[in-house]
Amino acid sequence: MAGEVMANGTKEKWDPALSRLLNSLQKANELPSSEEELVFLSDLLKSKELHALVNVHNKIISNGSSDKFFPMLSTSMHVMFDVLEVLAGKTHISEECKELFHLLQKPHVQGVLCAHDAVAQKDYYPHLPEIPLEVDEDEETIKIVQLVKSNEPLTGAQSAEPIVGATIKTDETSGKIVIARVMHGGAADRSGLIHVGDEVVEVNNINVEGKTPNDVLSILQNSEGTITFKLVPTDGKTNLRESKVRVRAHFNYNATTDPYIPCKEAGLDFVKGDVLHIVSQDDAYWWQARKEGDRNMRAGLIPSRALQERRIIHERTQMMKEGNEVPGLCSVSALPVLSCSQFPKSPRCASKPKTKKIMYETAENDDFDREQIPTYEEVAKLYPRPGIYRPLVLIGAPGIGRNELRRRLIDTDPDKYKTPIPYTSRPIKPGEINGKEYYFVSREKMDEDIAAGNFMEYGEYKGNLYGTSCDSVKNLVSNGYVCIINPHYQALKMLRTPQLKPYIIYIRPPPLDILRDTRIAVHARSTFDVNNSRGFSEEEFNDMIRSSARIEFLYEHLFDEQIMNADLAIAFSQLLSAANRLETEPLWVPASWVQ
Ligand SMILES: Nc1ncnc2c1ncn2[C@@H]1O[C@H](COP(=O)(O)OP(=O)(O)OP(=O)(O)O)[C@@H](O)[C@H]1O
Repeated sequence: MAGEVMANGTKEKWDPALSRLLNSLQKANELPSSEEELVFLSDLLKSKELHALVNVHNKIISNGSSDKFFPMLSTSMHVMFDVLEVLAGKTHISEECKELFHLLQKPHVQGVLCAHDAVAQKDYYPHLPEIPLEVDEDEETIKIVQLVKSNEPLTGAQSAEPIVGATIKTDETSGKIVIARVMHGGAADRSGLIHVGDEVVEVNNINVEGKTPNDVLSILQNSEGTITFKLVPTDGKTNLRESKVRVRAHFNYNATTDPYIPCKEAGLDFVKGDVLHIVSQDDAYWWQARKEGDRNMRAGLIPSRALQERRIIHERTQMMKEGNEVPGLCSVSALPVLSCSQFPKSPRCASKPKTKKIMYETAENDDFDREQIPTYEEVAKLYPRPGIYRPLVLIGAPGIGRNELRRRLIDTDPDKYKTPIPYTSRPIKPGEINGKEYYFVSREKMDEDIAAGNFMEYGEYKGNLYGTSCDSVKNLVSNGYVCIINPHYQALKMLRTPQLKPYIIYIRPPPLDILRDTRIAVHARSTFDVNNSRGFSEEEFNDMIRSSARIEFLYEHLFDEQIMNADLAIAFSQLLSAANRLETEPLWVPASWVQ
């Protein structure tokens, strides 16, 4: 049956190698295999699917060796991402830019490019495990590694001298000097020859048996140029493959002031809000990371999530034991009347006098909002989607200027920026139109919807309920508007969902004197006054600062951006750029939103 077999009744040209295998299998009765195994193998070799796969494979191989087809490049995926970055800020230039930008994000286009790269890189050969060499058990393998001395760390537990991008320690059981950690991207890692657990036998021909890590460090310190290590490789090879995890840091970190870091020179400093690429989580306490976008190849040490959580809990317990106030957790009495928030007006009724409503009756007890201890949040990039805009959410202390900023943004383009129309159980007045300034509904219906959790915020004023529903935000988004809202900060918990993907901007107060001066200069009206008939009092300015401190403590980890509202024109221009950025740039969001 040379080269031909019957498959499903059709006579097809069969791959000769497959046919030979099948032939030899039929002659293999003497093999010590069960009937069942032989039938299975024979069926597999005859199957159409395998035949098709082998054909595709053969075609790729034969085309790959022909001069007619050769790849122009083997990293088209990288090029595509570069093009996307460039296009992201330029989609407004022309329709073609916009179309290309959206086309390149389509999964099938990306799939084709990915397959192209795999073929170009000849990444279709099966990866078989290496065949173990016969090793004489008594013979110890030694490897000799030469590295050029640089300013990268190789340190012991105590002192530190930057040398090759690895740390050493004394192994607790054997007492030998071993490699404790290899920094991603450092010289040791790049050499591919030094692994965690390798035993250091000699450094520059000096035997290190019985020496301490510090002794080894002084040998290194005194050597110039090339350093030669004689190492006994560890049995279990550690996998130094880079992870792809990106996180946003919710705390500041400074390695030089951290008494516990095993090697200060290897530490990576960062501040709140930085996005970090976590390249290794092999160590339960010390992760290795690079700052996103940082071209520095070597990774640095940062505390792991578990370690940082422990530290924060420890710090808080200490503070409480010492009778100190933990910021934001014990200061309820110091707050301004949190339950007082001006009810969100529709922009169309901006000229009406403001009304004070009681919102969030539970607001004074928001100490439990900080359910988890914010350390790192896993993030991923979200590309702007045509016609679907993330809602803009302005958060801040009462009176800080959120209504003013929202109103100004809507005024720039009322057909684009919209704020949801609130609901009320108040009876409709003559001249009012349902759905214009309010949706008028019965008290029973509103009670029901509040109980069902359909309102992101609500409150009662003079016996009537007022509230903004989550659905009205969703409707604006799905109708292609940029929804802008300035809810009470407690609404963040309901709003920050993968469905709504809000962009949260915190409106921060300037220092007290500037807050006071800027407001007095323009005779700003106090939002704490029911009639809006007077300026802010000194106590109210103080309340704004106190309330802001509390909001920051409780919710800072949820803010995408902060704008200080000192000079109104500057604050507004920052808001406008944020709104434009949202439409054009890929931005970091919780990783779960893009999965
Ligand atoms: N940067 C600023 N400089 C001067 N006045 C300002 C500034 N920002 C806001 N104001 C004024 O302060 C007053 C209160 O602002 P606004 O009504 O926007 O506060 P709010 O944050 O919406 O308050 P609330 O949440 O209590 O409703 C308004 O008269 C507004 O014009």
